[in-house]
Amino acid sequence: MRYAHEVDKVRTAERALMARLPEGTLMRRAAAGLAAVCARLLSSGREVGLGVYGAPIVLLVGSGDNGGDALYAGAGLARRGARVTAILAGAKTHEGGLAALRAVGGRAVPATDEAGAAAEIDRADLIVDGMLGIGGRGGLREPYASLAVRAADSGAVVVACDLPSGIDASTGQVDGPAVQADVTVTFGTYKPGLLVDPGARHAGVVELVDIGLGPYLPDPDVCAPRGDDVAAWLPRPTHESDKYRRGVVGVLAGGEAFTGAAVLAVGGAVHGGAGMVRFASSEHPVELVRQRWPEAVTTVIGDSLDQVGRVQAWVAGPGLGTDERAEALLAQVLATDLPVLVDADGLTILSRRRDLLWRTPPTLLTPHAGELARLLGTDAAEVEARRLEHVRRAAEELNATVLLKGSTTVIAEAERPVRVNPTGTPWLATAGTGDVLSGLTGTLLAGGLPAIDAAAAGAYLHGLAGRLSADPNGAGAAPISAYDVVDALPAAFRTLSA
Ligand SMILES: NC(=O)C1=CN([C@@H]2O[C@H](COP(=O)(O)OP(=O)(O)OC[C@H]3O[C@@H](n4cnc5c(N)ncnc54)[C@H](O)[C@@H]3O)[C@@H](O)[C@H]2O)[C@@H](O)CC1
Ligand SMILES: Nc1ncnc2c1ncn2[C@@H]1O[C@H](COP(=O)(O)OP(=O)(O)O)[C@@H](O)[C@H]1O
Ligand SMILES: [K+]
Repeated sequence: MRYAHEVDKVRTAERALMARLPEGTLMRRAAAGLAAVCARLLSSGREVGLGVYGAPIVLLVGSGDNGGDALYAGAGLARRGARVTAILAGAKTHEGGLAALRAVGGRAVPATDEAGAAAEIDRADLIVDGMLGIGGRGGLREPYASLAVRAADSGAVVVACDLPSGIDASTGQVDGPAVQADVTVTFGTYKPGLLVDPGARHAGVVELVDIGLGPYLPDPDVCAPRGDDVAAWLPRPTHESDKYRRGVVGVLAGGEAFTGAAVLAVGGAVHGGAGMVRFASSEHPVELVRQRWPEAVTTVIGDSLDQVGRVQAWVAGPGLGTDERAEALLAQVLATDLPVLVDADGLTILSRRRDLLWRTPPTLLTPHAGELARLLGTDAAEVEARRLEHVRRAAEELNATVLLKGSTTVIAEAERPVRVNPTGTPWLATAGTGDVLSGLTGTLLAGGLPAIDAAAAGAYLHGLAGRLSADPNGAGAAPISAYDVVDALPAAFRTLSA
């Protein structure tokens, strides 16, 4: 698991640790870690390849300690022969850092010398962004904003110090231009903004440098599971397993208008490891599901679920419609004492029937930004801009575990750190992939996973299946269909059993 803490918690922990150490120790640790990553990038051959000696390096230096880190790291690189120029962009500059750089032959130019600064940036092999760290507030002011744009256009490798300037450390919000980093070297703990879009998109590969903060950090605000976390949660069949013990998932999906959603959700469930999938719907979707998934046990229903047989969890909503019959069926599912995943049309129904959510067993909602906006009475752009805030609010207000889909999928449950999904690809943004996710995740619920683990494991495997189907051998990506994602699920599972 990668753990992330909001700014206030980082500051409190830093204060506690600093009180026990000689002054400047933390900054030296941070700078040493940053310099080591820069040296590795310069020497790797893959990124720049010329080594540290003689390499033209530019430091973009802001007025705070983030600039101090960059200056000390730059001094370390200059000591190894790099040609380091600091562009001083803040109203003041960290004095010790600047003196250290100058002492080993580094140069400094003020950002007010626009032509000089631009020329330095254009000839740099590597740029260290030390403009803003956790002290950044709101959109970048000048000259930071122009420097961020210039750095992005330069072709140099950009390494962000602690976090890319212009992203909000605690939320990932980006307001206007922000540094686009190839690598971010972050200190002590991850920051939520490095894991959640739009901030995460700006961070590139994130490397964590240990500065000894661990013992002083409280519970994280956000965490991102790794493959071994997911592997540990997944149920595996044993010699004692039978189809009932592995978990029977009920899928209530599809109607006369939308049939594909049902076929895809059942596909996600079948390939998600269900002992059995029971599919309940009207005649036409049942016919189609039978043709495509003979494994599923189907029941044609009217407006009651009585004939369906026992299940351990329900998936309700994909293609179900939003009329009175659909509402009555959803109400029946939510009246059971079983875990229920609600998606798509089911969520639209819930936005007018929030009372259905006042139940004790686990409820997992899987909205995209538009559906969540309807549930919360806001608009989708607001949700997209502040995904963490909205997913947390939804979990509190809706008495449910909430998985918010999109460019970074985030999962919230009351009083738990938000889980951020690290897999996925924008190629998943195609109709029907959400239905696959709901079938898959519902199966994990039926297999006995707690809602938050089922959601995190489902999102992880779904994102991996998306990547594997879009770009199976790393040779280049191609468009995928939702069916391709179903087909790639076994390969995604296999990566976790190695
Ligand atoms: N406190 C500590 O113990 C440590 C801090 N470290 C570094 O210190 C950083 C935090 O340093 P600071 O607290 O000095 O804060 P920053 O260096 O992140 O920025 C603070 C300065 O930026 C200005 N500013 C804020 N928002 C702006 C905007 N949108 N546009 C332009 N200017 C803006 C502020 O007025 C202030 O002068 C961390 O991110 C990390 O890099 C590391 O050295 C590790 C140890
Ligand atoms: N920009 C993106 N980057 C990565 N994944 C995305 C992006 N946009 C959407 N997705 C993923 O694609 C899937 C789309 O689901 P959804 O919006 O419910 O579509 P549908 O209802 O058509 O199935 C979700 O898993 C979501 O996380
Ligand atoms: K920075």
